[in-house]
Amino acid sequence: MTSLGGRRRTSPRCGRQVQRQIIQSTWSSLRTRTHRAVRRMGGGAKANATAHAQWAQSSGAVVRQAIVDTVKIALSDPKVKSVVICGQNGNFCGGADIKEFGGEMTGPPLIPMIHAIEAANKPMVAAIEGNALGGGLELALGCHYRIAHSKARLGLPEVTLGLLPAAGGSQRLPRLIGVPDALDLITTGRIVTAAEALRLGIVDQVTEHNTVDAAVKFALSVAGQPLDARRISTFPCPRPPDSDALFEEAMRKVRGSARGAMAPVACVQAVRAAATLPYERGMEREKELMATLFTSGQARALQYVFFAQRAVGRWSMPSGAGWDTSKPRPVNKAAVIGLGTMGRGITVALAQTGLSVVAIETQEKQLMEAKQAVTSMLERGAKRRGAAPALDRISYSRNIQAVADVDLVIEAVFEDMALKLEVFRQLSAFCKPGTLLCTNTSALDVDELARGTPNPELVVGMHFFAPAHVMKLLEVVYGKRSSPQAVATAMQLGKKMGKASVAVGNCRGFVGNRMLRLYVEQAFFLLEEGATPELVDGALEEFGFPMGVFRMSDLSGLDVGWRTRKAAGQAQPGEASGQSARIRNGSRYSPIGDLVCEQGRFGQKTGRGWYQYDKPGSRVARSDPWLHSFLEQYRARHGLVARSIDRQEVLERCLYALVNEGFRILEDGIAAGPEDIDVIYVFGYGWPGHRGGPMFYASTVGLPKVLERLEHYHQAHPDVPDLQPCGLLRRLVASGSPPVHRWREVIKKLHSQL
Ligand SMILES: CCCCCCCCCCCCC[C@H](O)CC(=O)SCCNC(=O)CCNC(=O)[C@H](O)C(C)(C)COP(=O)(O)OP(=O)(O)OC[C@H]1O[C@@H](n2cnc3c(N)ncnc32)[C@H](O)[C@@H]1OP(=O)(O)O
Repeated sequence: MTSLGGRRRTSPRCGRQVQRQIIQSTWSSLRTRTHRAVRRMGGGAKANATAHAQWAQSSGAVVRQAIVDTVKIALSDPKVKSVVICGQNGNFCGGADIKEFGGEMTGPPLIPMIHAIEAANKPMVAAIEGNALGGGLELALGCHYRIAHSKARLGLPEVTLGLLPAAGGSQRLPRLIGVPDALDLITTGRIVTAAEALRLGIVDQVTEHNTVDAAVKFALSVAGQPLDARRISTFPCPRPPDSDALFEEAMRKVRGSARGAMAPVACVQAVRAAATLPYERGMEREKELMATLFTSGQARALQYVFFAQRAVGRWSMPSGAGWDTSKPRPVNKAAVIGLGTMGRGITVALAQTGLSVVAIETQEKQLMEAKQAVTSMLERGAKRRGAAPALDRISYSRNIQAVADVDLVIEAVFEDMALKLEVFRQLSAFCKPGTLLCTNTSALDVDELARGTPNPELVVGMHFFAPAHVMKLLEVVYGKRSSPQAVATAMQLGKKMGKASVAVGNCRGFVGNRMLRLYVEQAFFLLEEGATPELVDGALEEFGFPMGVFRMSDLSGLDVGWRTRKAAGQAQPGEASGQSARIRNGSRYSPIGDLVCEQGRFGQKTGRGWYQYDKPGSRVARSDPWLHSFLEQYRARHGLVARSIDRQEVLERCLYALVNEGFRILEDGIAAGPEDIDVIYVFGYGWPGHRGGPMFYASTVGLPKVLERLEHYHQAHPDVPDLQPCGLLRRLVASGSPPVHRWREVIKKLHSQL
């Protein structure tokens, strides 16, 4: 008996041997061992060499080579009856190394490798632990059998990277599980649990025990059996009778949800090829479609977002403290104060993360309403996930003293500084020493709140986005005195909650809302100059936003911004129609939003806003003649002559103003790098991922062009100082417009000179 696997296996029952190729798919940490093992193989490997290999980072080619070599040896060794392919350290394989895509691809190509596995005349069994994603799942689909651990996660997330499963995934999956389910998985990139994979027919068996042992046992049991019926590429693709309608519906859905994104469309086309063409021709189509995506700007943007999401986890503060030097405190129990919309969502998100939560609301009626709402949110979520609702993790109280034993509090009361200060004063009195005090504010000054407590180092902002249990973004706002440990704790909690958590400095609006103000302001100015909400929204939606600025503010409520402007002293009663209506602090101001609010038009909830709705709460926006004549009267009153505005101007004015503020934020050190801003915009503000976030987008437009357009618009509107190009933008252009991943160097240099 010879063994090619690291750990030799023999079946106690039959004593036949199973060959195991270990694909080590955990990323960087095990690379050294990988290389050593591979060198061993390369150096005249004997049949009993261990074949560790890593399929990720820069060694994708190395792993493919190792698989090809080892499979060849296994298939030619008569003593080997079956082969089990597994990963190492609890992971099967996360897919192709995305970084390899940027350069010259070397090593054996994936598709022939998978074909050779499928064509093997010995049973090939995939033992799936951890992740089998993308190319990893495609490899498993090339095997004749798949055994998964109950905690395994499987999926084809290529679409989220602007690609499609192009190692046969788009052709094999529909043949295996049918067109509707394959379309769902491939066009959304949704990852499924082992239980769902079993139900869908992706895997043959799920085990609670050692997956490799289970796979070995299984492989021995099927050794010698015919394999013809196990080769997925030979299956006819089950074609539903109404397949034309099905594909049209799928196309309509992807076009509607990811405006302008190419990959979801290509995914539908590839699955359609699986359903209508013989396998070989389907593979040609898959390749053709992939070739278009592979070099596209959209794929580059989405892959940038993937790495940016990971980069923001390596946060730092201006003091130099950061993720690598700050140890988070353990958080097992948390309290939420204030159970309005945000507080309820935060309570649900915390409970779903597995924490014990004390939910506090001082009024009995509100507390009971909140309890009911939280319960039904948890039940709905649990139903969707097929899990039990985490109801018993939450206790409800009217008494703020219930915070006594919690590790962290998230205050989510009304946006009013005096009220928040009072809550923080009480929290400081009742919490045990060391409890972290977090405020869920979207705009208030975290430093001012911290100053009102005896331990300002324990205060941080946790800016959630509504609905807090759904939205993926969390801004963790550090104040001047927040300790790195407090920031580390909030960041770690955010990560546990599944949020893209970004550490940012304290300033008005933090990062997201500070930039948004400029975008909305330009949209108002455009209305004054002759645009309509329909024109502005049309341009932004064509760009890829799910909703334009006016439809979005109708959804979130026009009164929210109005309240903020009033609090900032910008929108005084009666002022909107007065003489100085269009000037604030010497700069141009548009009171249009204030005037619309004065009419009681708060958007969808009142049935009227920038658009009209059939009834309050209805979602379908229709053009409103009242609004158009209001705009005409407004212009006439202020002596403004409407001019023709095109979509290009709408995009340049709204987006470049926002980007310019992003540069100011980098210059001020409020965000550490462009990735932080881009993650905030993609995950919190609907910026289309295939455009990579505002800062990445600016780099693709070209910084000199952005600078030139800002200069142009600033000249045309000298009363809008925000359009003046930021110094950092000028500096980047002067230093040759380096690619976005090198901006941090320029920013660092800039800060070191200040
Ligand atoms: C003219 C042109 C012709 C074109 C024709 C070309 C044809 C080419 C044929 C190609 C065939 C296609 C093959 C296949 O279909 C394509 C793919 O497989 S694409 C990849 C699909 N996989 C994924 O999307 C999974 C991505 N990864 C994850 O979801 C997660 O990382 C994980 C696997 C679930 C693990 O999560 P965590 O444990 O939380 O760890 P991290 O996420 O923090 O990751 C750790 C570390 O690893 C890096 N990393 C992760 N995945 C990849 C990857 N696929 N490639 C490269 N690097 C990866 C990640 O960035 C982290 O590193 P750090 O950033 O911290 O340095």
